[in-house]
Amino acid sequence: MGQVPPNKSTTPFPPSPSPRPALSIPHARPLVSMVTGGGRAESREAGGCGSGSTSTSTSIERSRSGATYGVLSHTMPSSSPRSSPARRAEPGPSPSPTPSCTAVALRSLLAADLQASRRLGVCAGERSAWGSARPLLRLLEVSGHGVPWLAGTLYGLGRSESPAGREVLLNLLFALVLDIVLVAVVKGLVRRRRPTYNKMDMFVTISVDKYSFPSGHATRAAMVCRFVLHHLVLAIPLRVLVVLWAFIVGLSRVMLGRHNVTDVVFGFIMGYMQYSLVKYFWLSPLSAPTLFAIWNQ
Ligand SMILES: CC(C)=CCC/C(C)=C/CC/C(C)=C/CC/C(C)=C/COP(=O)(O)O
Repeated sequence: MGQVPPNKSTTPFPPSPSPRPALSIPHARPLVSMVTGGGRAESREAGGCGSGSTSTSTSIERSRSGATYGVLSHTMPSSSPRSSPARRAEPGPSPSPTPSCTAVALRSLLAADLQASRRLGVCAGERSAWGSARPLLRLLEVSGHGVPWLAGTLYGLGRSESPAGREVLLNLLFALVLDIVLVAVVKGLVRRRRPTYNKMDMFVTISVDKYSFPSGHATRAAMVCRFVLHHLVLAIPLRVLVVLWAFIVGLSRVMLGRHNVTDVVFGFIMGYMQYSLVKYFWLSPLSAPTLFAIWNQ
């Protein structure tokens, strides 16, 4: 028995869940139980990652509730002396390689991610546990959206009379556009679907926004947060508020059911690094004289 591919996607993420398990193996249990400590037997049976004595067939499975992905593992001897000739003559695919430790770790992370995200998605619908808080979280969604940030920056640019203020706003505009482009590229490459329980009632989206990795709100919030802290002189309570806002925007993505936790965590990291890019390519009258000459005309 060879490896049963969990899906045909070349991306590291599983596709939207099918109502039935990908593979039914009587003695297999989801990896989630291994993660939570309930699957010592399975773990041992699978020979552990990287051991080569057995060939292990692994498949990612979603539970019927759709809440978790686990890994089904079962083993077969790679060359058994007790095999009957008829059995030996059976044609079959070549033994699948034992999954690497990285693959096992990644699958465990994904399983834990899906489980945690489902639990945190308490505002995913009006009837969810915290459904009444959904309108408030949707307001937060707008506060971290690209359209108000772009519109506000353009408005500020039009009104600004100081060259220093214009320079900062021009760079913020560049940062916001860069963010939309980079997030679209990564979403298009990774193509991770949004959680199935997400209601597609999002405020203004573009085509790649059907994908969820990384969270565009998280990248924007982290990048804008760093940008504001570097370029605005703010009292400490306001600085704390800015950081809190960024964090809550990210958390609200999971609570609304828009994203899994890893989308948001990666989004924060990506947004943080995006600001470093903006700082590196900072537009100034020295680095981009033509742009500023046109602008100041
Ligand atoms: C406002 C002005 C002057 C121009 C707007 C131009 C425009 C339509 C830009 C696109 C902005 C946009 C739709 C960004 C995407 C924001 C979004 C829905 C991100 C997805 O976030 P996620 O956290 O769900 O990944």
